[in-house]
Formats: sequence, C-alpha cells, structure tokens
Amino acid sequence: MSTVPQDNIRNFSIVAHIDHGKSTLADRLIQATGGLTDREMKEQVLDSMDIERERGITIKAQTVRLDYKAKDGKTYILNLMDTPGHVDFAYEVSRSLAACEGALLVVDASQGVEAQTLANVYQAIDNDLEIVPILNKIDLPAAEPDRIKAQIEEVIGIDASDAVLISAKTGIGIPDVLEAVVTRLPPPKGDPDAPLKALLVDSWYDAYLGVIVLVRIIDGRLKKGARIRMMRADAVYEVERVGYFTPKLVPVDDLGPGEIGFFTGSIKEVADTRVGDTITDDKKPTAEPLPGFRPAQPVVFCGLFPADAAQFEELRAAMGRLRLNDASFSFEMESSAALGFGFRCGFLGLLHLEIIQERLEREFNLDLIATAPSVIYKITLTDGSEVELHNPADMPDVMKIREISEPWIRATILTPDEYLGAILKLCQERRGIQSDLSYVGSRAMVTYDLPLNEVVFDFYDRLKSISKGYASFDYHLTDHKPGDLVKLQILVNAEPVDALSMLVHRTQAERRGRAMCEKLKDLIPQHLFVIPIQAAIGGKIIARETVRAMRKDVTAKCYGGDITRKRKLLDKQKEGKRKMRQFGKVDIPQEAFIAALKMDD
Ligand SMILES: Nc1nc2c(ncn2[C@@H]2O[C@H](COP(=O)(O)OP(=O)(O)OP(=O)(O)O)[C@@H](O)[C@H]2O)c(=O)[nH]1
Repeated sequence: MSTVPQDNIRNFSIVAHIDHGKSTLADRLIQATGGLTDREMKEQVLDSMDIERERGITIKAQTVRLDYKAKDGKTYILNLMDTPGHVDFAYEVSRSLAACEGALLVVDASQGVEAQTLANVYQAIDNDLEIVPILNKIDLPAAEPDRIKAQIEEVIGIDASDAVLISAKTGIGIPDVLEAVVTRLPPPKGDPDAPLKALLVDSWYDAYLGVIVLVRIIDGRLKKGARIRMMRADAVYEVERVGYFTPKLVPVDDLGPGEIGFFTGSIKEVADTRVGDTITDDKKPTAEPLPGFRPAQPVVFCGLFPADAAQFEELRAAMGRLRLNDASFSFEMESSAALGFGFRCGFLGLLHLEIIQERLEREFNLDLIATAPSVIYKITLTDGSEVELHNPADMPDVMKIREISEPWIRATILTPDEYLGAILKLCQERRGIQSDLSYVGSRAMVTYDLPLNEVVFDFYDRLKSISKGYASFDYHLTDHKPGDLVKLQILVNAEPVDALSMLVHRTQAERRGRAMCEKLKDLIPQHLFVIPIQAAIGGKIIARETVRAMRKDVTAKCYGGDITRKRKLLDKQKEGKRKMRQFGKVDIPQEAFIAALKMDD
C-alpha cells in the first residue's frame, strides 16, 4: 500500500494566455525533478499529439506526478495538470482546476496580462485555488517584470509582490517555482477512513489498456480489484489497474486521498465515462456525490463529406476512432443533394473543427469537403413549437416560422490603444453591442456582446490581422436572442448549392452575398460555357457574378513548343480535377467551400 501523507502532496495546474510559456514551464518542471532522463525528454512532452506539437497548442489536459526533494529535506509529490490555452477548450481548463488546490499563473513578462490570462485566472479564483504569479521570459530584453507585477495587481487584484521571475526557456528560476509550489500552495485535505469518493477528471482510449480513467481521490482509497460505482452514469466496474504517470505509466496497488492517478476496468467506451462524475465504492458508497460539471456542448456545426464518395465508410470509421478520445466531437449521417453522403459534425469552436478536419485528412488519408460552419439556431414555429437548427439546409418553410433566435457571446478583447478604433469598427460591423471599455496600463480592454454567427467564420483572423497580432480575445456563450435572420442561398449555374447556404442577418445579407459571389468567381475555374453565380434570399437575387467561358485547349496558351511548360499546365489541371466536386455541370474546387466564407471586409 502506498502511504503518501497528504501534507506531502501538492496538486496544481498552470494557467496562462496562449504562448506565454505554459508547456515550456511544464517540461522544465518534469526535467528538473527527473521525471524523464534527458534522452527521453523530447521537446514539449505534455503536448502529445503531432498536430498539437506543430501548432504549438495544448489540447488535452494531461497530468504528471513528480517527486521533488524540497529544501526542507522532505520529498513531495507534485501532481501537475496541464491545461489547454485556447478558448475552444475552456471547459477542459475548468475541470482540471476542480482537481487542484493551487494554480501557477504564468504571464509573459514582455507582454503582460492578456484576455485568456484573465479568463483562466478568474476560473482558478472561482475554484478557490491558491494562486502563485509567475513572470516568464525574463531573458527577453523587452521583459518588464515590475510593470507587469503592478499590472497583475491592478487588473486581477491579487498580490504579485513575490511573483516568481523565471525563464522557462533558459531554466532561470525553475528551482524557485518548485519551492513556491511546496511552500505556498496548500496540501489536499481528504479523509482516508471515509468511503471512497473520487472525481472523474478525464478519460481516453488506449490501444493496449482500453479506456483509461483519470481520477482525483477526495476521500478513501481506490484499490486494485475493488468494485467501484460511477454515481451519475450508474455503472459498476471492477478496477483492474491503478497507477499514475511520470509521464511514464507507473502501476501501484492503490491511490489515497489527495492523489491523482488512473485506473482501468472493463469499460468499453470513453462514452461510458462522464467527466465530473463521482466514483465511489459499490458496497460502501459515499453519501454525497460531487457537484459535477456541465458537459461540453458543441457550438459550431458543419458538414464533412468525402471528396471521393467511395471513401464514405472509411470516413465513418475514422470519425468513430477520433470520437473515442474526444467526447466533445459529435457526428451523425447527413445527405446532401450536391455532396452525396457525409456527416453533420458538432465542434467546440472553429479551431476544434480545423483540428478534427486536419486529423481526418492527415492521419486517415481522407480528402474532405467541409460545408459552411453554422451555429445552433432556435426556431419558433407558427404552431408554437420550437426546433433547433444545426444545418441551414434544413430550414423550415419561412411561412411556418414565427421567430428565429441565435446564440450570443460576451467577448473580452485586450489591445494596444492604437488598434482600438479599428477593432471597435470590426465589432460594430459584426452587430456587436459594446458593454464596457477600460484601460489596463496602456492597453484598452473592451467588452462586447456579439452574435456567435458573426464570430465563427473569421472574426479571430480579422482581429489578429488588424491588430498585427497584438490583440487578444476570449469569449463565453451567454444566451439566444431573436434576430432578423434570413437564409442566403448560393446558386451556381442556376442550381442552389446547399453546402454553401447559410443563415445571415438581413442587414448583412447583401454584403455577404456579394462577397461570396466575388470569391467564388475567382475560385471556380473557367468551363466551356458561361457560369452565372448568384446569391439569393427566398426567390430574390441579391448579387451576381459570371465565370466566363474558356477555349478548350489549355495548352493553346503556351505559344511555341515549350514541352515542360505544357506538361506542367496539364499536371496542374489534373491535380485540380482530383479535388473538384461536380455540381450539375460545374466543377467546384474543394477549397472554395471554406475560402468563400472568409470575408475580407
Ligand atoms: N525567450 C523566451 N521564450 C520562451 C520562454 N518560455 C517559452 N518561450 C517560447 O514561447 C513560445 C510559447 O511557449 P509554449 O510553452 O508553447 O506556450 P504555451 O503557453 O504552452 O502555449 P499553449 O500550449 O499553446 O497554450 C515558444 O516558442 C517557447 O519557446 C522564455 O522563458 N523565454
């Protein structure tokens, strides 16, 4: 039996704005405590998936257990929970924080407090965590630790006088971080003699071990061979393996109060486990379950279709595989007149959508067509009933609609003052309603209420480009509000293309319609005939462009006899063909579907 005194345990997360150095710090802590030898220490151990590594973002919360011999001569067990930094995955931050007593708040000393610093630290405060401010990147000449300390005190309202100054990159200050964890964060306080009570923090599928469940023990002990009950799911399992990660998997016989580790049992699917559920002893259950979490709800939907219809079954299997480890990704079969069979998929946000699409294409070698992303609309019909609309193609007859409501968000944007004007203009154009404007040092902090549908396409990209990357952004959903929404249809060669239709606000319809037609005109290659491209609301055409006809022989352009040039042109044409879909008589290239939706304003 492992008997770890709770006084020697510290459970903590690292919270930060994206790119402020959370993963680099986590790796340093693992390295400094010898969790991995130098040879095993690959860059950014905690970001395990390839795509995460390439994009430099952390998606799945992971936990490692570190042994640390402190200056007081005692050995401590430090459980470090990594948390994702992007708004799409905010719910994963909240569930990791619920399993900890403390948080390290990492702020880039050259940049200062950003939108997600605030969002994440407020979550930590809401969870009653003890917070240790850490100023990272002090190796940079632009670092201004004193100014940033003052900013943390002013904006967040926590004491930053003894913030730890570090460079996660060079290693400066790492021993101070470890000491701060031990001396400044409280130990867990569970009752070892009470019935088992554990929080289900996360679960994922492993090819060798099956479903692995990550738990934080609150009271009692989780033992190998025990029969446990998942209280909300109302399911009983026998515990087969118990252990923890260093990040290597280390089996033990049991876990006691305050410990974070995993178990496996005969659990078939990740879907059988509910994050936030309470795990207890089947025979001797705890009286009160833990409060639990709200499940993560998909907020953005789009259709994913195989570019080659023969890949439909492969796509279904690949999606099933991805869902094993990502319960927040949902899909159901859909058929479209233009695209054939595919799936309607739900995501936590646009980044989540892009990551899933990329993984399907890369890991499973599929060629996909994604339709316009859509939010969830609530439609009240004239008979008083209410329906949820995930797909503009399913919109009921307008005569039967009494009211359409759309989801709204509350967005917080932090920006250097010089970009404020352009940002306010952008929010205004996207139907935003300003609710607050204040200053954080020399930077403006503005709060806007915005319709989610105006944000999903390209708001973040636009914000980044008009602020040269300096503005930061965070949001959460607030409620549904009625809006004057209409269905914008795109007709190519007089045929409606469902995959390009979307709901838009009436005031935006013309601008969007025109922009879509202009984009498509450039994206659709010339054919042997003239192709009209039209945008319409109901039967009314609001914009029109034309793709002119071309001459048949593409090589005719290459006057003279340069054979390599001819070959190149033909190859290019062939490549283009592979990625096209036929709509009636017209070939539309795959990238048109997403590209057409990105507005340049
Ligand atoms: N100069 C300097 N660069 C650093 C330091 N710490 C991290 N970086 C760099 O900052 C960038 C972001 O670091 P990450 O650790 O990936 O940031 P993160 O906060 O984990 O980002 P997400 O995982 O995407 O949330 C990387 O290019 C790091 O090499 C530091 O102390 N000094």
